Amino acid sequence: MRDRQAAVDAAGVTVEFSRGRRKEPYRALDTIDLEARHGEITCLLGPNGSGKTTLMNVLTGLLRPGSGELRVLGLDPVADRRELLRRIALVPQETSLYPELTARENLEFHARYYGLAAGQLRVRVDETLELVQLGGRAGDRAGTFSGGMQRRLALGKALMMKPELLLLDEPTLGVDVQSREAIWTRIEEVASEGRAVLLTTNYMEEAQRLGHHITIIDQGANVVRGTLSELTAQVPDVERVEVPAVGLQDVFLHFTGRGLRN
Ligand SMILES: Nc1ncnc2c1ncn2[C@@H]1O[C@H](COP(=O)(O)OP(=O)(O)OP(=O)(O)O)[C@@H](O)[C@H]1O
Repeated sequence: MRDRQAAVDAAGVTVEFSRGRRKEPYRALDTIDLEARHGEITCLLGPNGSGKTTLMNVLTGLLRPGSGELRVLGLDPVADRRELLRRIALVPQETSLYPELTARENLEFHARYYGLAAGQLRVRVDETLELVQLGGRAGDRAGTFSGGMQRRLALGKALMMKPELLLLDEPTLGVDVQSREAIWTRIEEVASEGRAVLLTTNYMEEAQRLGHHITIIDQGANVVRGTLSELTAQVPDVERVEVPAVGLQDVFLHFTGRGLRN
């Protein structure tokens, strides 16, 4: 039975892109089912081009599905988009920071845009800078930041307004292990506060570490859904890839430490 309280409740969602008058439209999503619950992290996995970003665009009301049922926080993402965008936050693959503004100015601009009262603004921005471990670089321009710092600032921007649903499109793409650990910890905190997180990733260890629920799609269609143990139970022993008890990540962190780099 589907969970009526789920933050994301999608059933049979289909999206087609037109390819001109002479060609059949391209079906990027084909009757997709997806659920993301409050207090949990749901990981959406799929090979390149499987439709993950298209699905994110549907959830934020940027794309209207051709068919299917969809509720995000109980709302219709297209019809109720204004309200939805006040209650969710999306961190896209390309971080949407202003490179000429400092880290602090980026957050202040965002907070003002979302109507945070002036009295709360300073405190909230300071808290957020500390949360993503950028307090010491608050006055530096975002354009001078490394990839990992930019990702942390983009995450901070999303977390600052305390969204009920956090959507992350490949949150740790190209960042070092230290920043990745910091980002993972923040994401886990969001879920432990009872909010919902839905993230796409191509990193299996990310889904393995974070995902309470995992949904795998391929060529726009559902392949399998469940908890990690439900999914691994479906793979025969002979197909299992052996993983050493101490992994390379442990070696890397042992020798380079957990301290964040610039
Ligand atoms: N606006 C568009 N017009 C036509 N086709 C599109 C459009 N947007 C996406 N597609 C196609 O839909 C399919 C799904 O693309 P999408 O970007 O959602 O995949 P993805 O799973 O996010 O891939 P990646 O892992 O590479 O980010 C691809 O074949 C893509 O070329």
